[in-house]
Amino acid sequence: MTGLYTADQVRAAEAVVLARTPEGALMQRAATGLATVCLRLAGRAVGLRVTLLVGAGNNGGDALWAGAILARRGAAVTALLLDPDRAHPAGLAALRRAGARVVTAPDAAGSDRADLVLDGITGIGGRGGLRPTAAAAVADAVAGPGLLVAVDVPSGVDADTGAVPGEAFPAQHTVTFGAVKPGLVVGEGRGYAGVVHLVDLGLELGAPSARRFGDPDVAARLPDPGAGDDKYSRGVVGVHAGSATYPGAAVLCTGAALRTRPGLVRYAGTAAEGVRAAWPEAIVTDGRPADAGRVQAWVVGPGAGTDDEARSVLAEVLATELPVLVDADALTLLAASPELAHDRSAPTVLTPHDREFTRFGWELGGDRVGAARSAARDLGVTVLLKGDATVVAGPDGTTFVNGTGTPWLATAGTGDVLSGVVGALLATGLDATEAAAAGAHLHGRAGQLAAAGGPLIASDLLRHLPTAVHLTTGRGGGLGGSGA
Ligand SMILES: NC(=O)C1=CN([C@@H]2O[C@H](COP(=O)(O)OP(=O)(O)OC[C@H]3O[C@@H](n4cnc5c(N)ncnc54)[C@H](O)[C@@H]3O)[C@@H](O)[C@H]2O)[C@@H](O)CC1
Ligand SMILES: [K+]
Repeated sequence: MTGLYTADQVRAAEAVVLARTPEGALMQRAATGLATVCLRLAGRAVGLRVTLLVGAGNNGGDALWAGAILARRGAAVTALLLDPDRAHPAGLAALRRAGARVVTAPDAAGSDRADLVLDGITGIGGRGGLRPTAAAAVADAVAGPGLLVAVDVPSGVDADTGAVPGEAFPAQHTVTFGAVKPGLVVGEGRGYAGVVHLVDLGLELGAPSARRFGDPDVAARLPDPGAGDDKYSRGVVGVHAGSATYPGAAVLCTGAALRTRPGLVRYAGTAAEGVRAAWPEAIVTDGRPADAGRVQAWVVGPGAGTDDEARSVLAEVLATELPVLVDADALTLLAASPELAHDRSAPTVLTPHDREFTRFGWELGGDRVGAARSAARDLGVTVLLKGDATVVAGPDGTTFVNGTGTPWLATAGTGDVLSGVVGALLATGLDATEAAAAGAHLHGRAGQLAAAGGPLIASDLLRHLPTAVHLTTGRGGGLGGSGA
């Protein structure tokens, strides 16, 4: 599990260490870690051509100290000072002592022949997009041949939210200090951070602002069947999805539920015939949810329409004391009647994409974590906001940012698969917010496995769900086993 910490949280933890260590010691730790990663990425020091883009704060200080280390190891280092009067004095002195060049004219920075460009313009103290001179220096670096490495945070990216309000440094690697900041893994910022390397500063960090599951975290939440288990004890999920004319969503959603937990899946709806043909393992009725038999969680909505009948099914399911996942058409209905989700005794999970999200009247700016959190609080539900990095927020503020997936998942039917996966996890009794986060992780991993063979279609995900986390954790058993 990776904890994500905001700039304020990192500063508070840094203050404790700063108070009990000699001046500059923390920056030395940061710069040494940064130089070490740079040397690993470049594969050599002697003759390495390095350009430093140096801003006015401590982020520039890190770059200068790391540049001094690289210069002492034989690299040819040029530092471009974007705010010469305010460049970190001790870092600048160290760089000069190490024999590096210091310039103030952007065209003397050497970006056109650099092997490595270090972005030390702004870190967690940056506000807004890059100012014009910095933006021009970044454009030169991007046009040049060098590997683009951001110091702590790509300049121009909001460390807390991932918002990119203007120009920013498009890093191939980001070397971040003390803790991973949310802006490196969510929203637009994720696309600017590249590969994130964490340098440990020995900070004592409290509870993170958000979390990201790894494969072992998800595997640990998928209990293997015990000797005393039967199909009923392992979680029974009900699916209401699809229609007689369009059974696809029902087939995908039911298949995903089957492939996630091989307990029992019940289907109720007008796509019964299609579901029965595709999945003989499911128990199928063409009636309403009440006719389906006992379940421990419901998935409602994918491809199910928005007519009066669909609305009455949604109301029926939300009136139960069971966890309910609301997706797709059911989100459209719920956005028009949000009171249906109020005062439920059991968890409700909403899985909107951006358009479905804004239908509820919730605003969606550059801060996707903040938006999902306030929506979850507003309605007292868990919100899984789909995206490049899916965000999951619970009604109590618990937040996850997903770290798996591939752009190939942006194709028809993958949302129906996600609903089936999360619904099945809800039926196992997993906490609703964790079920949503674990489901997003599994879905993304399955997508990565499926995309390894080229472009994927949603059905491909079903084949890969059983091994999605077990391949990397080495744990056998738990998932899958039934179905085609
Ligand atoms: N506190 C510490 O001892 C440590 C801090 N560290 C580094 O210090 C950084 C934070 O340093 P600071 O608080 O000095 O802040 P930054 O260096 O991140 O940025 C603040 C400076 O950048 C300027 N600035 C803000 N927005 C700008 C923009 N859009 N375009 C151009 N310039 C802009 C400000 O005027 C200010 O001078 C961290 O990100 C990290 O790199 C690390 O060395 C670890 C230890
Ligand atoms: K930076």
